[in-house]
Amino acid sequence: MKRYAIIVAGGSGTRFGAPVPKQFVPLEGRPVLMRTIDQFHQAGNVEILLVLPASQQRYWHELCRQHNFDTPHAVVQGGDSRFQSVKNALAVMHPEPGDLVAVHDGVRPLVSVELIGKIYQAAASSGAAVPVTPVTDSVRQLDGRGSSQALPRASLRAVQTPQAFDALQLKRDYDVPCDPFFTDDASVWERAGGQVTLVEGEITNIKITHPVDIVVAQHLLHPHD
Ligand SMILES: Nc1ccn([C@@H]2O[C@H](COP(=O)(O)OP(=O)(O)OP(=O)(O)O)[C@@H](O)[C@H]2O)c(=O)n1
Ligand SMILES: C[C@](O)(CO)[C@H](O)COP(=O)(O)O
Repeated sequence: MKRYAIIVAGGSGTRFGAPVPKQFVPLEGRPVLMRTIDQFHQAGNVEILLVLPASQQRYWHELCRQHNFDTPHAVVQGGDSRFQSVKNALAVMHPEPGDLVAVHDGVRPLVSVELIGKIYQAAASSGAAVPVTPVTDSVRQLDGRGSSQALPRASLRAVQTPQAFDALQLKRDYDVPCDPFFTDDASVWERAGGQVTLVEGEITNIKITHPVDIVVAQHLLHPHD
């Protein structure tokens, strides 16, 4: 059984607003993306595909040279949406029955090796596994006409990556047009009729989205600095 990891880093980081896309912002003195890739490498026995826009690939190779970064990975061309970036990576894979693929946001560098292992393991027995955490804020649903109503928080979960799947099935499931509903891979899997197993995620597995997140990430890694 082969284990693939698709690490998506095809976004432009609009909400982060830095001069360079947030996947290249320094964390512990090197681009965020290098820590993310190394976490999967340390999980062991994983073939890594990194998805990057064509316009950023030369820059990435230059960064790898500068930082002596030689963790094995292949680079795949990014798409216009996260969905399209994942689809591009699935298109270059040739999985066999029983192979697994995990899809992970390149901008979640604090994912632990333990969580990666747990997710592959759960996907091996159930077909699809997704890490979730309890929601800590109260949540309201807007009705689009100026009103809103409180939702029962205890029945909600926040969804993280990595999300892992039977690779052959996920490749088939992605053979559909993009839909704004597809904010992650589990939603594509379920649209095709699949079910997902929920696994306990990690509150430290944050997605670098706004500038404050990189400060939090640095502090989580080095609380005494
Ligand atoms: N066309 C895209 C868009 C997003 N992503 C990746 O999907 C993950 C989650 O997306 P997000 O946090 O929204 O990243 P950005 O699109 O870069 O951010 P923003 O929405 O603020 O522009 C990121 O690792 C991002 O690089 C991708 O591979 N291809
Ligand atoms: C995949 C994801 O990280 C799960 O929480 C999230 O849906 C990505 O959303 P984004 O708007 O592309 O950052």
